[in-house]
Amino acid sequence: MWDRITHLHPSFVQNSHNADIAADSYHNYKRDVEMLREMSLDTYRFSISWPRILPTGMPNDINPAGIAYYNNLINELLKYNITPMVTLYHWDLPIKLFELGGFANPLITDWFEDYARIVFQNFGDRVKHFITFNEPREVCVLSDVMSMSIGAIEHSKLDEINDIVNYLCAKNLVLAHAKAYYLYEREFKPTQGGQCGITISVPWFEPHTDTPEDELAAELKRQGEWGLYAHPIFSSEGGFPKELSERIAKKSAEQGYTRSRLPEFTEEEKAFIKGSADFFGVNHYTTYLVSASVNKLDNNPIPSLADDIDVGLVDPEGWPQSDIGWLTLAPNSLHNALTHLNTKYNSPVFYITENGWSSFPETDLNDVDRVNYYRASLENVLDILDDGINLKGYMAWSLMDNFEWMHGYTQCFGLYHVDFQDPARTRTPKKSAFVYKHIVNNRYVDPTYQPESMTMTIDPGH
Ligand SMILES: C[C@H]1O[C@@H](Oc2ccc([N+](=O)[O-])cc2)[C@H](O)[C@@H](O)[C@H]1O
Repeated sequence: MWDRITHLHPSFVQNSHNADIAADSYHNYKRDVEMLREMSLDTYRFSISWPRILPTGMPNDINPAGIAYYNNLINELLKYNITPMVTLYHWDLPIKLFELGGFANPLITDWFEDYARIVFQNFGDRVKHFITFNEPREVCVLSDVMSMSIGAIEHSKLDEINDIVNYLCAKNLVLAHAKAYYLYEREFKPTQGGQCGITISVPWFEPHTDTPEDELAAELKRQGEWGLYAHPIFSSEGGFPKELSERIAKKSAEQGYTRSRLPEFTEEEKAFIKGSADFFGVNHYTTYLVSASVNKLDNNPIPSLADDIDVGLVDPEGWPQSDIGWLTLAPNSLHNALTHLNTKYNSPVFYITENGWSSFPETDLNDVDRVNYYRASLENVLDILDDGINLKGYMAWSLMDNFEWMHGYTQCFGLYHVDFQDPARTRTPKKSAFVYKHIVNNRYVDPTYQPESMTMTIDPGH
């Protein structure tokens, strides 16, 4: 799908960058594992590309070179006692499935189950942590320019179907997740003994003021942004969040629809989905300030999730801001998000599967802003653990600079710099890699630590 986007719609991506070669982990995976060893890390989260192993999307046509690549990577990780954590869907759909409607087509639940079976069969003897989906919200919300995952449409048509398709995608995606989860539980877990969860993007939504109106606005935003996906799986009652469902049903009726634009789950589906995860993967980057009155969508004529929630976001003052636009360093951000999720969803097992800081392409390896971000975030992690929250792991985003969707190579999240002008895609550690290594290996954030040199070595035993 991303080959289609980058080659047919080059203006969608900054500087018309494409992902044909990207960081070239296909050829550089041994160096990638070496970088993990240099930092003495014990886990690597990466995704399997559905089109790379099933080019048509269907299980009758397996690409042996794709399977071999992931086998090589997994074996290289295990050789050095690094645990692979594998995501099945990180936003790249086989083009045929895109054309058949992608996540708007209810058959996606079967297609995804068939794909999941191939992944479990081929890699589950060695991979013990599977994540079905990365960030359902970003897959489903078309008005977000990053999302292109709903098939049979090119972005000129998005506005016309926004009223229905966000919610249709939410329902189909959550069902697809549950089908893959039970497939694993039924056919693979008894012999392979691993775990299967889902990763949801959970920014913290803070009320702009402490008025009840802003409190409600923040809660509605939480329900619309992550509750739509988390509530059916992790809440005690199951199904979509109640207040939001009622609001969408009421709005739909006012707008002349004969049924709610949010397709509710049947009672059977609700029961099937509830509890369908061994862990809750959290991608957390930032905090937004939510208002019931400021910066709302004025007279928005098009029904949509944004219009259904109908709240505004207020620019924070005094928080450091990253070059990517949506990312700030807010006090206590990760701790606030995890504390809320822990209470709301009955203390599940958590993994923080992404957390990191972006900068405009940097040649200066002295990435002070990223260092500050990781120091603050990892202090939050220690607070979360002190609170007794069942957080089992933390993964930085990202090991290295990479193709950052519609930003192309203009936004860099890496602990390692990648030279995208160099055919070898040489990787070089930034200052943040040294600081990160120091923190995670000492389990202590020393605000004064400075690397003695910018040369990485592998510590004995790694
Ligand atoms: C930088 C990484 O971001 C992840 O996606 C998002 C998107 C939006 C937010 N947000 O808070 O608004 C957070 C994370 C994505 O999973 C990864 O691929 C990178 O793009």
